[in-house]
Amino acid sequence: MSEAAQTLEGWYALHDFRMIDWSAWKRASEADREAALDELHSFLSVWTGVEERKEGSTAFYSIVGQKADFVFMHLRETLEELNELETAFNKTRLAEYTIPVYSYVSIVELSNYMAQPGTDPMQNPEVAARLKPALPKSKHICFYPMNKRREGSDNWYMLSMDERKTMMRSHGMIGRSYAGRVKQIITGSVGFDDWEWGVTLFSDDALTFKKLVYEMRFDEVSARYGDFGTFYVGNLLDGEKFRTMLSV
Ligand code: VOV
Repeated sequence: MSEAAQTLEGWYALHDFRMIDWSAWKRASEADREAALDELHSFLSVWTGVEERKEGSTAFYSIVGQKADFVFMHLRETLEELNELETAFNKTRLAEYTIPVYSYVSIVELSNYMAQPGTDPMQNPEVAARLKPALPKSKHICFYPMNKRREGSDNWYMLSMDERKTMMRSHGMIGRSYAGRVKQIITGSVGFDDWEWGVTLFSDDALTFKKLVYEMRFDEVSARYGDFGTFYVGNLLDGEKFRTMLSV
């Protein structure tokens, strides 16, 4: 049996993708639409408070294309909190005009492939900050789920720790060359959702997602062992931008 990688976990994550029911929204009265948007505003300020108290973080982005219209990415201390959050939103007026189209449950994860032997990573403030991150307010988001392949001679889970470490080092080097341009949040979802990881990228330049993901495709760990799900890409929202987006 190969040695399992050790993982460190931080906040639980829920990516909640919604579509707008435009016909219902247009049929609603002006007063109902206003009430729905006001209620969303109060949710957004509650979530800002959570972030200020460092008890979690929420990202709010539109999604381009027909897969969804917007996404909330919530990070919280427990799975119960995520559940409460989701249910509270489902009870809002705005939720009556949305259709849930996709969700992803995972937890912020760091693995020990790059760890310095003999050190306690939890004593490293950088590690602690990466496990419980304030999500960036970058202009763009990109999300997709992925697996490491387990097929015939291309089985990631049968490789030795050393082989995996070598490949992850090369992966990390490519990633690092995008430092300052892309922020990645890797969330583990084995046992939680249909894929093994969620990849969430943030950048002020959407084209950087394409460049980074393409460059990684040529790197062995992605070229040989990466299997990918559906990609979602979009633009930063806030209460005001959402109001504009929904104005009819
Ligand atoms: C800014 C880009 C960037 C950077 C710097 C970066 C670095 C690193 C490091 C140093 C490490 C290992 C230690 C840790 O931190 O866990 C990882 C780990 C991981 N990555 Fe990564 N990654 C990036 C970006 C990045 C992307 C774009 C993808 C998607 C791959 C693609 O082809 O589309 C990805 C995937 C992953 C995964 C699934 C893991 C966990 C693998 C496992 O088997 O456990 N990642 N990653």
